Amino acid sequence: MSAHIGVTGLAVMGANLARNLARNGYTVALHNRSVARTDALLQAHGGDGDFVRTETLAELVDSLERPRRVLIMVQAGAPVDSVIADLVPLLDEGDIIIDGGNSFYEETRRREESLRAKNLHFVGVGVSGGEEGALNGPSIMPGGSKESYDSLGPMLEKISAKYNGEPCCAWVGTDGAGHYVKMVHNGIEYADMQVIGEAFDLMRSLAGIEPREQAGVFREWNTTDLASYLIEITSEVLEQEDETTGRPLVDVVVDSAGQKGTGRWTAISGLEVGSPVTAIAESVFARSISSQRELRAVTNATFSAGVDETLSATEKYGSAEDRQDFVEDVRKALYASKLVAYAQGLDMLVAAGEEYGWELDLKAIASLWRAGCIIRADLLDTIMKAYDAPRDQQPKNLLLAPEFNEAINECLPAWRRVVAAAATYGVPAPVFSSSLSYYDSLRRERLPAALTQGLRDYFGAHTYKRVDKEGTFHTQWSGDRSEIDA
Ligand SMILES: NC(=O)C1=CN([C@@H]2O[C@H](COP(=O)(O)OP(=O)(O)OC[C@H]3O[C@@H](n4cnc5c(N)ncnc54)[C@H](OP(=O)(O)O)[C@@H]3O)[C@@H](O)[C@H]2O)C=CC1
Ligand SMILES: O=C(CO)[C@H](O)[C@H](O)COP(=O)(O)O
Repeated sequence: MSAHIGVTGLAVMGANLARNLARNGYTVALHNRSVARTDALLQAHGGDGDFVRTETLAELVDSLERPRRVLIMVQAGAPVDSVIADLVPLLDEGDIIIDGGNSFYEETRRREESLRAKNLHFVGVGVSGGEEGALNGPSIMPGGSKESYDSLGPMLEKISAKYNGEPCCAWVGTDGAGHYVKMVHNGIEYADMQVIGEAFDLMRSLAGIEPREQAGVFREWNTTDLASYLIEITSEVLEQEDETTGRPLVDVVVDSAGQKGTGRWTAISGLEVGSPVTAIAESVFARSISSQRELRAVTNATFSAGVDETLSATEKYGSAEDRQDFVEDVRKALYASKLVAYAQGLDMLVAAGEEYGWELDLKAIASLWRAGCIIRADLLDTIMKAYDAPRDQQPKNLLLAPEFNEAINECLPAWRRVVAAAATYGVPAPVFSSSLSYYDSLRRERLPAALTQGLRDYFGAHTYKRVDKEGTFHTQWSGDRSEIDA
């Protein structure tokens, strides 16, 4: 029996994707560097469908129908290159290597170019949804050649998540486009989680609402325009009790957030393509600060907040009613900041599309994120509607779409109050506040960048433009300070 597809790398994601493929009627050849993982999968879930057990990559390749499709699900980075190097001599023209891990898009571009020269297809595929999504239907963002999608697309669409019956899988663009879109998805995921964390911290620190009670608040919020997977699971994490101590789990977990790289890459790429992804970058930095535990131990004992930190929640917010108002303010600040994160992520997709020659369709990308992935949220339907127009008629920024502009206006007073309260009482809210600054920066008619230009011209003769005439100018700062054409 020839297998339809081979999967190499059977850890969390590979094993569950293999099972998903098998459950959908495909015969799946299995391979893992250490055979024990292959056998463990077969023993536990061999009944899911038709599997072919293999011990070597040569056996894996031999078991496949043509064109061969090999899905690599190993750790991102050097292991992917190593598996590709082992696979290439075993494959023939037209065969397809698929990398479904979180690979860096520049590496995907390099790998695609080098394999294209060998007449092999290389498809970088963004997969989101974690363990559960991989098994029951992830959001899938494939790149690579359009031709390879003709062969691969039906299979990927079949195993993907469905939203109102539509697959959350579509070809997004050539070479590294799939991994780029997944990277931006993860950047938004970082910001989304950070704003949830900021809301939690503010409600606890300023209004005295403890984790178990907050679980109810988040559950309630999940019935509003914030409805999303991350809000839903926040209530579950917050109500989880630690078995050993009986305390909320969130109080016994070390407050250092890990990161595997995709958020950092998003921030770096934002800088490279000139797209100000401040919410995403601040979220990455927030994880970095959280990991500076030694420094934090010293500064915690040394730095003062400059305010009376012994004030109780009641002293800060008065009556329970005031605290209810504060909770509603925080909800609005969270929603507005979340919109900024999406707006920035989508903006950077446009900038990257221009940089790398990808025709990224924002409406289609929003549709892929509606189910199966970590950032799935009700608001993605509205985002799709906002981009339901030819490119030249689409809003230049998500926040300009009438429905979101209105929503931001509705949230603004609350957003400002929350950022002010955070600053007043010394609670860090880097994404709430930087998102508000981003909004205000876009909104302002004049920015202090004019002064920056003046300073650059003063110390480095970097020149400037004028608002009232064409040309490039320089003031002779060290001479008579007259202006000359530069
Ligand atoms: N976990 C998640 O929720 C998500 C993960 N991803 C991405 O999917 C990919 C797979 O993730 P995950 O399933 O968590 O697995 P891991 O990233 O933990 O990788 C483990 C797998 O890689 C294999 N491996 C490591 N080094 C090599 C090597 N040099 N040669 C061959 N095989 C090697 C391991 O084999 P062995 O068993 O022999 O050690 C094992 O099968 C990663 O890129 C990850 O970032 C994407 C979305 C969600
Ligand atoms: O891709 C994912 C979800 O979409 C993975 O879970 C990824 O590991 C998340 O990133 P990080 O580990 O840096 O938080």
